[in-house]
Amino acid sequence: MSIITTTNINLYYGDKQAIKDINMDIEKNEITALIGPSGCGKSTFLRILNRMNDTITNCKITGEVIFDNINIYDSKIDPMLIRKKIGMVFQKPNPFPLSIYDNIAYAPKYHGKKKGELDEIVENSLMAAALWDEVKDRLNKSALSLSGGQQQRLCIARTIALNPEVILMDEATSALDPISTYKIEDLLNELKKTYTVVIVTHNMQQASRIADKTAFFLYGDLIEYDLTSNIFTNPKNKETADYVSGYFG
Ligand SMILES: Nc1ncnc2c1ncn2[C@@H]1O[C@H](COP(=O)(O)OP(=O)(O)OP(=O)(O)O)[C@@H](O)[C@H]1O
Repeated sequence: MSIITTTNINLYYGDKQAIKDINMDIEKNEITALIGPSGCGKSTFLRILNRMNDTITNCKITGEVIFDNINIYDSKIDPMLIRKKIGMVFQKPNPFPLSIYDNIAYAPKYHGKKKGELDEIVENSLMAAALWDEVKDRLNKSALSLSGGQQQRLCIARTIALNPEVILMDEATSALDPISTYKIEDLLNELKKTYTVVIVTHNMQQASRIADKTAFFLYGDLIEYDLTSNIFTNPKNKETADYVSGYFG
């Protein structure tokens, strides 16, 4: 069952078209990977899915993104609400310069949660992000004292704390060492039981290890979108075949 459907999505930065007429169904409780050479529009497309491009001046989007039976680009929709339901984790871990506890509690507190509820949200979110055991005895210490991999799991926990349905990750392991990367890949395999995950990655092994479906982008076009095993072992398109076998990119 699909959770997000994009219909004829185009995006322009000023005169330059960065995303070209993309129709794509993102399946619920799966990991979808977006791959393609630098500048092909992966991050732009990811940001379309939770209205993150809204903040960019001179950026125009046409088409529809249907999530939970609504078009998230409808003028009546509050983008903040969309970003709560469709959370995002960025390339570089970006914890707030606050305690571990406050990093998680910050947004739920803003949304009106009280102390008892916050304790529960903090514990559950850290457990879900596979970080609880490592930090439960130092929740009041600065988040900046954590390693890069722990900080990234904290950022995932911070997203989970808002009870999203979808988690978008833009090259979220590219700044991490291999062990931290594997931990996050393991974590994503757990998280997809509850959430839907969409990742942008330059790491083809990563896409083939964890993604159920993979989408190959080139110059703003969606060239091929299929089961990950087909994309990597039996692509239909020559450009996909060239890219996954390392001929360009
Ligand atoms: N804020 C912006 N203003 C103008 N052009 C932009 C902006 N962001 C991206 N672009 C352009 O849009 C195109 C797609 O960029 P995007 O970052 O989505 O590609 P990408 O595939 O994610 O690249 P990378 O793998 O290098 O991160 C590129 O040509 C880029 O220069």
